[in-house]
Order: sequence, then C-alpha cells, then structure tokens
Amino acid sequence: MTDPRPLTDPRRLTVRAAAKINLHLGVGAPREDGFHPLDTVYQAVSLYDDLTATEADDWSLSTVVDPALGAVELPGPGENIVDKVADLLCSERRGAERSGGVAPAAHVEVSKAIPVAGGMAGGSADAAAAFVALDRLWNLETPDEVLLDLAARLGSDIPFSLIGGTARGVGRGEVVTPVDDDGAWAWVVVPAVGGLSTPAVYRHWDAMFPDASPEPAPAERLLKALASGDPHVLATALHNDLQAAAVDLRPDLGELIAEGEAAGALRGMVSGSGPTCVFLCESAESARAVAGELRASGHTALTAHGPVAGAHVVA
Ligand SMILES: C[C@@](CO)(OP(=O)(O)O)[C@H](O)COP(=O)(O)OP(=O)(O)OC[C@H]1O[C@@H](n2ccc(N)nc2=O)[C@H](O)[C@@H]1O
Ligand SMILES: Nc1ncnc2c1ncn2[C@@H]1O[C@H](COP(=O)(O)OP(=O)(O)O)[C@@H](O)[C@H]1O
Repeated sequence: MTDPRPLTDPRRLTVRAAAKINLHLGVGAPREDGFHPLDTVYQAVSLYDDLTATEADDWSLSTVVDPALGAVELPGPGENIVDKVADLLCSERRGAERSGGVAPAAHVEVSKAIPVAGGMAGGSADAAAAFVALDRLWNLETPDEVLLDLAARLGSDIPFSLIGGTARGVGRGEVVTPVDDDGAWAWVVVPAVGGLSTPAVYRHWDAMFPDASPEPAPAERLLKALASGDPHVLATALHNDLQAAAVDLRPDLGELIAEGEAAGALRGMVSGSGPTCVFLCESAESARAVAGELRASGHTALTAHGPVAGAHVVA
C-alpha cells in the first residue's frame, strides 16, 4: 500500500505481504455481534507471503507452500481468501468506468512462507496482497480508505496487513492507526506443529474469563515502552490476553516459552491466538543464537525483524 502506483497497466505483478505479531493484545468481553473489542498494537515482521497476479482470460489460483511449514491444509477453490478478495473487488469496484466486465479474470499464485493458522495473520497477508495486486492489475485505482474499508469486511486483521509497520488496532482490530516506531526489534519465531483455530481460542478465552470487562486492557504502557527504543523495556511491556487460553489448549506452548527464555530471549510470548511463539531478543546477533539453540533441541526457529512495510509491489 505504501508504493506509488505504476504509471502503466501492469500485466503481471508480485506483491509481498508480511506476517504480524501483536505486541499488545487487550481483549474485552464479546460484543453483541460475537466479536471481541480489542486494543492491540500490531507489528509487521520480516516473514512474507508473495502473491503474483498475471493477466488472464479467466480466474485461476494456485498455492505453493514453503516446505519448512510442513504439511498444511488450505481451503479449496472458491473458499480461499484470495477468491473472496477478487469477488469483492469485482462486485464493488469493477462496475466502475474504465475497468470493463465484472467477472474476476487473472491467474494468481500465492507463495506461502508465513506459518498457517499460526496467529501471524498469514491469510490476512494473502488477502492484503490480493487487494493491492488485483487493484493494480485491473487498474481500479481504489482510494486507500476504500481499500481499507473493503479489507475490514473480509477480516479484522486485513487492514493492518495493508498498512504494515507498527499500528494500534481498536474496534475488532480493524480500525488501525499507524504508530511511530523507530526501533529495530529482533525476533525469533517458532511455528508450533498443527494450527490453532482463532474462533476456538476466543471461545476458550470466554469460557476461562466469563466475568471479563467489556473494556480491553489499554495499550498505553506498551506504546510508552516502544517509544523507548530499548528491547529490555519493551520486553517487560509485551502483553497478550489470549495467551492464557492458547496455553491452556496447548500446554506445550508454556514449555516452549520457558525454553526460549532460558536460551537467552528477553521475553517469549504466544503470537496472537497462537500457536506460533515469538521471542524478543536484545539484538539480531542474540536472536541468531537463541534460534540456533532452539533448533538444536528440535524446534523450527526463524529469525525476523520488525517493523517492516505493509503489502507492497516488489516486481
Ligand atoms: C487473534 C487475532 C489478533 O490479531 O489474530 P490471529 O492471532 O488469529 O492472527 C485477530 O483478532 C483475529 O483476526 P482475524 O483472523 O482477522 O479474525 P476475523 O477473520 O475477523 O474473525 C475470525 C473469528 O475470530 C473471532 N474474533 C475475531 C476478531 C475479534 N476482534 N473478535 C473475535 O471474536 C470471531 O470468532 C470471528 O468469527
Ligand atoms: N490464503 C488463504 N486463503 C484462505 N484461507 C487461508 C489462507 N491462508 C490461510 N488460510 C486459512 O485461514 C485460517 C486462518 O489462517 P491464518 O490466517 O494463517 O492464521 P491466523 O488466523 O491464526 O493468523 C486457517 O483455517 C487457514 O487454513
């Protein structure tokens, strides 16, 4: 979203979108519509899905999953979030002048490296990449605020995946405001085997905390710590209300967090609804050492840094 639009109609373009971590995830008791009010601070980190859209006469979608993610199941044709983005853009924008017909037509290939169902918004990254790529490919010139609004209709995390960087999210997470963040934060990311369903984690949280306040825990302390630029300070302020529910469903995550901290991470936490765990480290060098130690004990451990850009054209 941060890139200037190409001057000519592209016939093929690749858009890259990043994974996210919730540095702060305050959750309130469910609203009448079943969604939970959030006060969250997202940070985009350097694990990416790439989506390539090519001009075509009809619609097709293929997905390539990084072998490091293991065997993962993705929804079938028509159910993929990318299909939904294409349909929504067509119904809302392609009736517009200059764009021609309304049926989606493009070949899209998604190359996934973000852990699936891992609490890192991989599906939202794919959706954000599809919004940017198809908007360009179909020359729709959708204004940013309209794109953000369409994105929010498909998923609470998608507006953040469009803007990237570091941002505060309120409402159900879809109302996003960029946050100044001059830090260069070093992370280790450990995708746990098997995903956790986001709705199931929220439901479990409801069962564990039936008397939760409707007001989510505010993000101010985290924002202050972020402004310090000091990872030791940030480590003390990281906060995830969903962690208790994720760890109750998957007790192995508690052990993993302890293991990462023993290996030298300043702080470990569950990423969003999990089961991926993330570890804030003092420096990139320290992150490499922590990842090495976790790998030696059999985990998949990736290093990443944040903040990075939202969905943007790379080719
Ligand atoms: C928990 C978070 C934290 O950022 O992300 P993940 O860790 O899963 O990536 C998000 O709230 C997930 O956002 P996202 O995955 O986009 O959720 P949506 O598609 O909008 O909603 C999926 C389901 O999650 C639950 N949901 C989602 C957001 C919210 N504020 N309250 C909810 O209760 C609802 O059960 C909803 O039906
Ligand atoms: N490109 C995609 N299209 C549709 N569904 C996806 C896509 N990527 C992941 N999913 C599915 O969406 C659900 C949530 O996955 P994901 O967004 O990766 O995790 P999370 O919500 O934990 O961040 C899972 O059921 C997963 O299989």
